[in-house]
Amino acid sequence: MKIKIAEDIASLNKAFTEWMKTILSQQEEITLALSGGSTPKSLFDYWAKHHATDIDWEKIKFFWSDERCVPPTDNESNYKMAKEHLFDRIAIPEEHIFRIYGENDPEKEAKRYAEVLKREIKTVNGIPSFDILMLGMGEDGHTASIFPLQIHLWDSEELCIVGTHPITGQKRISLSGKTINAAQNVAILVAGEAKADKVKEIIESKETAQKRYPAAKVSPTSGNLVWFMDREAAKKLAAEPYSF
Ligand SMILES: O=C1O[C@H](COP(=O)(O)O)[C@@H](O)[C@H](O)[C@H]1O
Repeated sequence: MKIKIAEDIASLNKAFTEWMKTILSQQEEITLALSGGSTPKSLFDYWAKHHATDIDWEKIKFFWSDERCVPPTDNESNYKMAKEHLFDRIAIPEEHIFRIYGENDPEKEAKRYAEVLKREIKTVNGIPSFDILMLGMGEDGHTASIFPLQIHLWDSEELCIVGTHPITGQKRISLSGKTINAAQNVAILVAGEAKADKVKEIIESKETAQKRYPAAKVSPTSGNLVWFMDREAAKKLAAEPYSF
């Protein structure tokens, strides 16, 4: 695991992009799973503004780590956010976008998306293995759409599961821990002071945190995990032995 601490969200976006470009430069094409939330929104804006032409977007096939069970036109939709902040602003072939159908019956859609992953993504030991998997972490320690109260879903045998938001009751479709930890390269992007307590617990008390927070269970078998965080999210870490 590596930890990269950026001064601010702009530097975080830059650091993640450089990391992604290195992986892109080594492969003919890559599969990339996006996440939703505020941190990726800022990243997508950054890409659209500064990297619309210097990244070969056609080399990338886009998937999602999770989706809210709403239509693609709903403001809650992770797909809608990516479309408005990225896809509408750069050249990406429509057939390279593999969205989760949040408007469908959740259980059926989780099964359908698992089939999409099996068909479109190379497998390692029978499990689809994304080249790059982007994750966020909620203030409660959730990642993708596996929430602390449903941490058992992490260990599902399925590739995709149906979670439920603990406050709103909104259904969500999410990659399971099995799929997340099979990815070749995983990046967790966290920004803001509100995440600082969980960041400290997860980084400094990993064993305890793994029993409580899905984000603490991210540990790809490839060993390639990078936490990209801004200084605010990192501010409660006891020491800072990490390079940027
Ligand atoms: O609900 C979600 O939240 C997490 C974290 O998002 P952020 O706004 O705190 O950056 C995100 O990773 C997930 O994809 C999304 O559905």
